[in-house]
Amino acid sequence: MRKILLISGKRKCGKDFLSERLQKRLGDRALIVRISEPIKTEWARKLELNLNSLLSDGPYKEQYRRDMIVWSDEVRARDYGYFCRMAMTQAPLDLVDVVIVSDIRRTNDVRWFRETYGDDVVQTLRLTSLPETRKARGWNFTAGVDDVASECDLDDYQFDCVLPNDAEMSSEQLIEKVLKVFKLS
Ligand SMILES: Nc1ncnc2c1ncn2[C@@H]1O[C@H](COP(=O)(O)OP(=O)(O)OP(=O)(O)O)[C@@H](O)[C@H]1O
Repeated sequence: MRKILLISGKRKCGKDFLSERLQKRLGDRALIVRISEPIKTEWARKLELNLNSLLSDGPYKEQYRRDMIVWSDEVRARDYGYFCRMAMTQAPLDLVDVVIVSDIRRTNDVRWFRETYGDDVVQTLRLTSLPETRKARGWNFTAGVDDVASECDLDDYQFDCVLPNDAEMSSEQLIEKVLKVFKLS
């Protein structure tokens, strides 16, 4: 593994979209790691314990996303690298040059990657999209989701590169820019 590209951005700014296009472009040389995967897996396991209350109680069900944030924050408070470590441990890192982490949300996520793999390997990209672009992609402001640390912790972080993902730039141009800036091709 030569490089780890950490991708951050608000909901519906296109993190997954860019990660998948980038991975396709790089082919076998790259893989995508999602920190949310071990979070969702563990949460689902937890939910089975509470499945009855989840099924019988409407509000409990609707709180799913918020509850998952609260719970994962509790785990992070004890061990900030917990989910990053799990996600990376499950990935076949030896087989690729580039690891694309598609959902960086915390300063502590970046900290963990830098401490574990070093500043020469880890690079950071912030994607931005206008609120109207995000709305057109299905985003609606949700209290407890859009105004908490999981969404705002990296707002003031100094990324290696910040790129807009709105209609002005085609997805092909965006990919070319990322490949060039991070010297991936
Ligand atoms: N440049 C683009 N051109 C066309 N469609 C795009 C572009 N960027 C994003 N989209 C679309 O917008 C939607 C939201 O993008 P995506 O799921 O990648 O966002 P995200 O940042 O990963 O969101 P979340 O944080 O909620 O998971 C998807 O349907 C995606 O295909």
